Amino acid sequence: MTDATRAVLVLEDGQTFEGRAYGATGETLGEIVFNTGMTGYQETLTDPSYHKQIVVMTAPHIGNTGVNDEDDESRRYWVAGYVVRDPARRPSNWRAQRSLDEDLIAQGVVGISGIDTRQLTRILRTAGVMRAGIFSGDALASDDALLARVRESAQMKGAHLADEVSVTEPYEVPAIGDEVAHVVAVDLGIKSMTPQQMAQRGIRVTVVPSRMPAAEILGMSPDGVFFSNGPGDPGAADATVATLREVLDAKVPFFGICFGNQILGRALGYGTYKLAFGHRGINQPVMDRTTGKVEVTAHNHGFAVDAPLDGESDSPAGYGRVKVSHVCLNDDVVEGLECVDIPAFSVQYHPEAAAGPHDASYLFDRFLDLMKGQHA
Ligand SMILES: NC(=O)CC[C@H](N)C(=O)O
Repeated sequence: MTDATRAVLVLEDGQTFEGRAYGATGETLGEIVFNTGMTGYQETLTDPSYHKQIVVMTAPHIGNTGVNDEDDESRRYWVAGYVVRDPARRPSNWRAQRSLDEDLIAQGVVGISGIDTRQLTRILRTAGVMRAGIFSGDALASDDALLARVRESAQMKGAHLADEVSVTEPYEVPAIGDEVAHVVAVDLGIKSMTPQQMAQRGIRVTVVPSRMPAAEILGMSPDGVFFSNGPGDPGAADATVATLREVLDAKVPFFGICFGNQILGRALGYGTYKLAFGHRGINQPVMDRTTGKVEVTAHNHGFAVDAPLDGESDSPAGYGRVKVSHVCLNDDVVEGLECVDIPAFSVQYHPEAAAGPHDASYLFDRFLDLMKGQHA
């Protein structure tokens, strides 16, 4: 391989992988994580929760269906880097408008291909996720120099990132058909399918910046408030937790997804912790403990809420009784919270399902019911 096509992936623990430059060339640093989705790479690349993460795709062949203008989950690609085994040489799909390579280059995403992603995933599953770097072109240097670059890069633990991905100005997503409710959705890294799912149920959604004060949110007199998914460590999001407490105090119905679930957990007084390698994929089994039904669900989280699994516990922050409503059947991680005494609930996974199965879309109906119940 010539230096023009050579790329190196360096893990924080000193292991290196040789591959080919894929997408943009240069240097990128981030937390390396694996995603097990067999489909949905476009949704993954545009999910703001992947900000500052290098994503390894365990599906060996990536790019087959190209990219189109409809499947983006946000306004740009967010992944810090992209690791694949075997990129498609040409896309083949009636919806394809461009090749993935073209988009990765246009969006400046530094990637590497030709990597044994199975071996790499087994390393991350055993050792846990860690910092890493992809280097190609002018960024290539001695192994020691590259490892030093990785080891001086930022950790995900303690990272406050939601403000970096959030919009700076509010925007509206109109209800489809008759408007039955109005929700203020706080954009901590929101995916576009989320307001879309609400709009389909007649909800008008005002998406607002992550830093909007509670008084301004409540000043819009919404029927409900929503906190989105997003990147970073929920343990570093004190201001967002404080905002949510004011919303809960006002007894406005609340729904949160992923980061929003972690923020609700913290607002209720529980801790959050970092998982060894997290959940990222589109076929994770979750049990709804109210109905006993198992859903196959989309996930992207590296942190989780630490709340008592069984029965009802008293919110340490004084918000009454709380139930862990959903649990992951792979590892018993908390996947949902439901308040008994205030109108608030949340899930750690992705009912908006982009990419992923639609098993959990009933949660948007539950949010609507909660809002209607408040009016009854
Ligand atoms: N998708 C998300 O909202 C992720 C939440 C958080 N950044 C985590 O990794 O757990």
